[in-house]
Amino acid sequence: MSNSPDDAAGAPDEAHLSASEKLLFGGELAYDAGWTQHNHAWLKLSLKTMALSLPQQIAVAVRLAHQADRGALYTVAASEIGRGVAQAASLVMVNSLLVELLSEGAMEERLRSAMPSIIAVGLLAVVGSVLSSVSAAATGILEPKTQRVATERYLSLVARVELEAVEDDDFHRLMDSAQYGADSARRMLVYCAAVVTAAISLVAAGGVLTVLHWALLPMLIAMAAPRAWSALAMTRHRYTSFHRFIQHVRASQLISRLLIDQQAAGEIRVHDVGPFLLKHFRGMALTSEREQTRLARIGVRITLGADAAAGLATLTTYAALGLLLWQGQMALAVAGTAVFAIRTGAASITDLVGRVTDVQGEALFVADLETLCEEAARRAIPAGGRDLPQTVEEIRFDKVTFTYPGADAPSLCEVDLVVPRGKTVALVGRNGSGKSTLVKLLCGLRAPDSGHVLWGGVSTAEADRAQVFDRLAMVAQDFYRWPFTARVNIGIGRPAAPMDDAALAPAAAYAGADEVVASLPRGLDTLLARGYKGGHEISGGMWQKVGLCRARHRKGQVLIVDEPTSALDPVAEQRVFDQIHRLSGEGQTTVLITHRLHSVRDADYIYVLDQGRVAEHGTFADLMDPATGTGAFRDAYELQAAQFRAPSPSVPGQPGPGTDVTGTKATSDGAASS
Ligand SMILES: Nc1ncnc2c1ncn2[C@@H]1O[C@H](COP(=O)(O)OP(=O)(O)OP(=O)(O)O)[C@@H](O)[C@H]1O
Repeated sequence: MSNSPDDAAGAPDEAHLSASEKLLFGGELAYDAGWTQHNHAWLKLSLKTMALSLPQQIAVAVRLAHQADRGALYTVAASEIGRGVAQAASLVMVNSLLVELLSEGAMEERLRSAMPSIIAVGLLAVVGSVLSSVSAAATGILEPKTQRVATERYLSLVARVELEAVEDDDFHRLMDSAQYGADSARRMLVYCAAVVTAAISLVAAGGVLTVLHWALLPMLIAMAAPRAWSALAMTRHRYTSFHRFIQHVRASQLISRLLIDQQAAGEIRVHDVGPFLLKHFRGMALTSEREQTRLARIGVRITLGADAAAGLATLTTYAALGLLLWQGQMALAVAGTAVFAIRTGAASITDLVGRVTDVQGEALFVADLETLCEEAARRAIPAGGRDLPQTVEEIRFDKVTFTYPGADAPSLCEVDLVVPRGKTVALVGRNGSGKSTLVKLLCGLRAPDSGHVLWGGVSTAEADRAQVFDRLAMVAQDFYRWPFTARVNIGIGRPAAPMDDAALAPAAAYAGADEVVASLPRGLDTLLARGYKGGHEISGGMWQKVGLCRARHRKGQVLIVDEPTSALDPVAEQRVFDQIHRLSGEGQTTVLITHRLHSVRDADYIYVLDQGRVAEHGTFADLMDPATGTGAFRDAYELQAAQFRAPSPSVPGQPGPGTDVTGTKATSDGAASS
């Protein structure tokens, strides 16, 4: 058996991998998640580190509980301290009870003089039970409140962080790990209460034993130490095993899910994949079984060893007590109290070790929660800033350069661009040319490394970002499909406004979302989430209509539409573009990103991006005119138009469908898709 934590934690441990895992996953199937870092951290903790960090960890849980419900926290603390004191007093009373009972004289007389101690012991037992119930009730109140306070705290902080933090893998890992922190804080409270009781009880037993005879305290430690060690060792082994075992469980669960997966069903049958997967499922299940057998064997060895050592220590202790009695160095009553105190103390030590281990396990996650909150506060979008002018006449990019963290090359380089109020500006360019990145900077979701994004002369780096967001309505390429009703999916464009039918009707008529709603079984109240009762799935094109409708409902001064029609049929697509251009006539400022070059004919201005730079810009006429355009846009446009006109891509001599300068391909209906 290995006792080395490093060894026990095991870097990917080849010996424990099944052949199935090696074949199917190329190694162990481990999550790339934040909490997995604790596998090693916990096991590397020495007893000293555990003891030193304990007060700090308890302080975190207590602080959260204090915020949640001060009264309940004080009640738990008072009752747990009261319980410990009652146990201590009970030990003292047992001593005087035994002294009275074992003294010289008639039994009746001895009983009478012992009566106050008997009553006191009884009363203390009642007080202990009552305090235990009070503590349990107060903990029951405190637990959910603490969890809520901890959850609300981190969620509210995380919801305000910069987009850069959300897209940062390290921050993501921290979020992933910290989400368990609220649950851990809740459990930690119960464990902390148990630690307090066990500690007071232990101090009481130790104190009583020291008073009775100096040699009894070391004897107590000798008796309890093996059991405490075995509790700790077993907890560590179980923890290590859990993480080793969970890899196999996860792998076999994945296989069982695949066997009943809808998408895989056809291939499983046609290619006869079923028996192959079942064979490997069995391989992994057998590995899990072996791991559990190994753990059971370790458990037997540890328990046997600890019990033997504890038994020997007990024998020595009682022999020593007998010797002290025999030599007249200890009265019988004192020996009786000593036995009682030793038993109480031994139980307290085992309890204390178990609960401290529990606290430590949970504390790692609570510490993550704390780190996340600090990190989220540090990376929050600053509140306040410079006011934007009442009317923003233009949004201007002034020599803007931006590189994503960790990227080798900039995604935007020295970009100059103007979006005048009430105009439609189209952004076109190949895949990866920087269009979506430009929009993120325009929205203030990212800050330029150099240069400025100016809203009416105010840089987004200094502006009150809430005011920037307030003026924006956006349908991003990957706009969110909320797993809520159609009503909320539209109304969430303006979450604070009413979401009744009348409020949503004008926006619903936009882009044909009203037709989508009419086709739903419960209209606006249809749940747009598959897998739930009453949940309904709509097509990608229908979702796009809902997304456009949501942006319309927001009534932002600047509308940003990123590939708004990629999933729409030709009729719906034409309708959307017509509406976008009509909006421009109504004074709406629009930034349109699209690969459908025919749809930007009516845009007031077109910017062609290439590798993060503005390759050319101008009106449609400018860009198409060989005298003014560089040809970048014109060539792409001609290519799309030619594909549209081509009778058949297979006709010899005709240009077949291929990738053009905008990174698009012609589809059978003539529309280009990325
Ligand atoms: N979050 C990110 N982290 C790192 N690099 C990114 C990130 N998002 C985009 N990029 C990179 O920035 C460059 C520009 O990407 P962007 O999404 O802005 O292009 P695009 O013109 O919108 O492309 P598409 O037409 O395919 O939507 C690409 O090289 C892309 O790989």
